[in-house]
Amino acid sequence: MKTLSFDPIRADVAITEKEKSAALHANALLHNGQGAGNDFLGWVGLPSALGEEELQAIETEAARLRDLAEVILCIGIGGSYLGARAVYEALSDPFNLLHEHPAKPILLFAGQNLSEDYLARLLAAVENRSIAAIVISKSGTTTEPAIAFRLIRDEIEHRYGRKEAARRIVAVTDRSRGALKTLADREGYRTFVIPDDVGGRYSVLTPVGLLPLAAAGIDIRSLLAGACEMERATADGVPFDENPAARYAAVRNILYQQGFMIEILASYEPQLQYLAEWWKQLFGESEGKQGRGIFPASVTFTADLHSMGQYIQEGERTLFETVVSVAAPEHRVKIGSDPDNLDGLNFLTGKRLSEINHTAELGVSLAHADGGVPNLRIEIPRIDARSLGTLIYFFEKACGISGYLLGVNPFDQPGVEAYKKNMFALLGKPGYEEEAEKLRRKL
Ligand SMILES: O=P(O)(O)OC[C@H]1O[C@](O)(CO)[C@@H](O)[C@@H]1O
Repeated sequence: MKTLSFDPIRADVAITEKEKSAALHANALLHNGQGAGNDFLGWVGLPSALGEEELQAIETEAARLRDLAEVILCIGIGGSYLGARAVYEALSDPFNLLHEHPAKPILLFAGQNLSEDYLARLLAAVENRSIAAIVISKSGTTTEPAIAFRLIRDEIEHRYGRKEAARRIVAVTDRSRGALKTLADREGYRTFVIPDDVGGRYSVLTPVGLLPLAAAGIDIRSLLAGACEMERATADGVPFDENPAARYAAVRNILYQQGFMIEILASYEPQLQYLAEWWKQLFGESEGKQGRGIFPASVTFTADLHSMGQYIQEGERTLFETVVSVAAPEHRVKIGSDPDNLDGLNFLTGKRLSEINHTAELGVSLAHADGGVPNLRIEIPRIDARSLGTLIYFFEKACGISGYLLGVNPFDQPGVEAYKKNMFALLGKPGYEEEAEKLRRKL
């Protein structure tokens, strides 16, 4: 059974044979390792390559953390954070905390910002809860998670003592390098490895995403099964018309050539909001370089129809929209009848909310296409672990292909260093004195 389909429903794109073979060639490069950034292709065969032993190690550790803590603090940023958050938010009840018996453990995230108030409130909120931490950083030196970890580690050590802290802290990092690895070895933390050949934004199906998700009770085997299914569907040698990732990549590349510089990922399910955040990093860091690349943006409808809808309908005509559509909801809610009908909604009596939501989706797609916004559509059957695995691998594969079609290395992110250099210089980090002087002259 196919769990994902891609369809450029309302987009004026006739894909030529040349464009089809370019997309297939780009896909082949991901498999034969002859393209740029070929030392970061570990994610391509990852879902099917993940061994039983590693999976069991993750599940055992996850179960141990679940027994130990009511709240697990996940520390990381970018690719070391967004994948886990995307799947966790998609599969969790957003009102969990209001239930009499909330599902536990609760994952809370830190290290994805430098906000003093955020961290102070987080630490205050867990004051009377048993806590554990999963700290995730491939480089082991990223400032935001390193600062959050220093503060959270202090809290854990202060509360439980250093020996017990070593049972409550798990590090996911490089096999041998980086400050986090050194610290983990010194303190005796359990560690999981981020493979050398998997970059942060492609790492959700490694322990980076799998450990926190398993700790939250999410079925990571189904997530991987979905990813495996898409790995097969997009394998090298699959004809263009049957490879949804190649088709999506080809279509977005054609639209980019036509002047559509901004892609809006739209969803009608608020639980997919963080999936869009993950998608934005994936495509933004992979494609936005050398003065090129589609700018990835996102909206959650129908809420954003009442904020961004005006612009999308009538603003600059450089946008195209990719809708992640969910075929069936998990719950049933029907509209009742009202004898007074003061709100005039009796014409909807007996309809399910999902029917209205899907009709809104159709109406929006027609309106936006009429307004000059090409519409692409990705459909998944439901929001479950399997479909999310499928979707994740689909986007990863499409992103790799898109990057090669664009002519960039989709696996580096040199531009991210510029802000770090300035921040370190302004904060007085040793070794940045010359940079600091240059910056001061600009102030
Ligand atoms: O896992 P690390 O090394 O802390 O990096 C976190 C994130 O920072 C970046 O290196 C730059 O934003 C991302 O590519 C990565 O996902």
